[in-house]
Amino acid sequence: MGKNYSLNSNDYKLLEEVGFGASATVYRAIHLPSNEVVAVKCLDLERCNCNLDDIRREAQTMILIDHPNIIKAYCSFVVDCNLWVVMPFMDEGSCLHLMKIAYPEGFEESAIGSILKETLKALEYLHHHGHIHRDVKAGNILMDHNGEVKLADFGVSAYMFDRGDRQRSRNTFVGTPCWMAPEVLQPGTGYDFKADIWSFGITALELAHGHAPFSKYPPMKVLLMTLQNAPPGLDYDRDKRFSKSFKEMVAMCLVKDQTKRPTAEKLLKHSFFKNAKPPELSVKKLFADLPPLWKRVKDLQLKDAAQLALKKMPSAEQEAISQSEYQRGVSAWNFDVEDLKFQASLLQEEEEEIKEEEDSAKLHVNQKVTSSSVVKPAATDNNASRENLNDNEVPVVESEIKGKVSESDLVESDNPSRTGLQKSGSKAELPPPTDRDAAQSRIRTQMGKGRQSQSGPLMPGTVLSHSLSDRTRNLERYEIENQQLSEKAQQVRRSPSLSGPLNLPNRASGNSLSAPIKSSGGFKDSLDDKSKTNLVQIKGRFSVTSENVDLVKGSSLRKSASVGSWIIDSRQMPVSQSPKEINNSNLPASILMPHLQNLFQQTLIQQDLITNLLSSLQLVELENGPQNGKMPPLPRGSENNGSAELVASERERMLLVKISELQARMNSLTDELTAERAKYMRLQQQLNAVSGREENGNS
Ligand SMILES: Nc1ncnc2c1ncn2[C@@H]1O[C@H](COP(=O)(O)OP(=O)(O)OP(=O)(O)O)[C@@H](O)[C@H]1O
Repeated sequence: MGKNYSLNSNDYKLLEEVGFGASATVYRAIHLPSNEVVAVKCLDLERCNCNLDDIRREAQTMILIDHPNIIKAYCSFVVDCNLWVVMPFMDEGSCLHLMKIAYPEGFEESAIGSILKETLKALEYLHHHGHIHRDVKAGNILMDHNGEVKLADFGVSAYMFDRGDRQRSRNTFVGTPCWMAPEVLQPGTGYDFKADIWSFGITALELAHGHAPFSKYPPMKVLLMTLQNAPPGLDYDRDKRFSKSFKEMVAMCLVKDQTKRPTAEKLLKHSFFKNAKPPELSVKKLFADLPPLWKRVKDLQLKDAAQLALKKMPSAEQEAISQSEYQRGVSAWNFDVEDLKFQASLLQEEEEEIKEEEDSAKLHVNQKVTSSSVVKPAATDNNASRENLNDNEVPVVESEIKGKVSESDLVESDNPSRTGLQKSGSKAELPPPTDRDAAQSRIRTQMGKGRQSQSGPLMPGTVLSHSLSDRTRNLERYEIENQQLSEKAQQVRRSPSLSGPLNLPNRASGNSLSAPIKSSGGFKDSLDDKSKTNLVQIKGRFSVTSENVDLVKGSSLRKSASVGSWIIDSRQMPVSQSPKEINNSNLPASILMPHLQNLFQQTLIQQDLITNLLSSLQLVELENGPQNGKMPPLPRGSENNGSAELVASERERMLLVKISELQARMNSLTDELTAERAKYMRLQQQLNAVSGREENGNS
């Protein structure tokens, strides 16, 4: 436990919301006894769906972590259904947040170098102590006004993960898809701290471009792309503004074979980091002229809401919300492997039926979105309070920035009713919410009401509701109100469309609280086959047809069983027009040409086929003729001359029959060949005629 930080929620006054994630909301807060500004992360334990004692124990570990580049917890304690984690307040927020507000195209290289170097030092420390962070990303790299950089979101989740036998048995893997290493996406292969190096490489790209690679795709697609595509990287042409050394460093991290990735320790020796500037020189200047963090958070929320309101189409709304999850970098997309398998196995089945169901589910979700957050953003008292809170900005005073409490905060803190110092749960005693204590009352309301369980297949509506923003909280409330309808919708199994938001089966955990170090999913064997078949097969039932497979399927190429060479299946060729039709049509040569070329190609291939068949027939006959024809063996001795003559003539007769059969087959094949040749000649004439006409027309 931190030395001076009490375990009593009444000693903390929650101020503005400064961040939110999958399962937690983070507040700027005052530790009243010391007047120090701190951050309080309120983790919703019901959302986490995990054992309280475990979480408490793991939170204690977070307290033991001691590194200048890692956010340390001062203390943690449980308040009703929430775990409060008290930690230093990083007043410039996360890199992701900063990029969204002021650097949508990413940071300049010198800032990136400093940020990454500090992050890498944190990883080196964690790995050295046997921890894997598992959620390295710009959203978890925090900065303060001095340019200090700290990796956040480690403690609870990571240590839980280390001990996660329970989660292991759940056969799930957790993380934020775009940042997840290929081996993490293939439970059964096992992964280690090198997974963090991959995520670190992705984070480097995120800082360079303002977003992670593949971030525009839905999770299922990201999963497939990570497994199948070449690793992402900095492009030597497109990313001209970045140095060779930066590009090289990223490439070293993003190697699919985890054993070939460098350790954090080794990577720190790379020239890119050797030349990195101290963060106070390159990072500090990033925040110059920016409003305080809580103002930025509010602006961003309003911007998100406005963007959403602009989207009219139901699908677009869903896309946008799903998209914003990525853009916000929310973690803990919790893939239930079994469910993924099941969903994937349904990919090609009942597509029409599924589509109808999707449409109705979308409609349902859309109705909720429209009627709750977008159209009526301040539908409840709670929300009204939040609006008020946001509208009345707390003036920024130097003392707050430096970690001390402003005078106004102290004045308010004298009044326990205004500071929310009552024991939690005494909602009735609270005066009407004021701007300042709105956050606190909101927390208590959340604690009291008991959240809807998030376990089970997650429908888009549930995905929409998991963030803790105003908008999505409203959605969640609507979901509870419409639970019956939602449950009905949740019974509908939906295919994991590769072009839309994935139905995440379980979105329960807060930042990876339920992740195994090695899932027992056991994808590996079948995945190994994927190069052969272009089919991502994950243990039988999980059979995902990739785009590559579609290509192969769609192509008219197939393996010839008889001749052993690739042939074109004419049944799959474009339907060709007859010469007559070609003659009669006034189609231009540009349209006819492909048809004629196809026919030409077909003819050539058929010719080849016939020739091959003929030669292989002749060979076979020569080699196996006597045995296959079951001709009687020639007599050995001269004792049975009479019968020997009989046998010889019989044999001669059979040979003659065989020869005539072969001749007949050869004749028919030759006829076919001649016919094909004639057809080919005709087609060529047609082609010449059409080209001639075309040329005449043009001249
Ligand atoms: N100590 C802090 N000081 C300032 N802001 C913070 C602090 N800790 C977290 N935040 C802000 O709150 C956001 C969410 O916090 P955090 O990532 O810990 O929550 P989470 O539920 O675990 O989220 P995630 O979805 O990333 O797992 C961060 O992205 C950051 O912007």
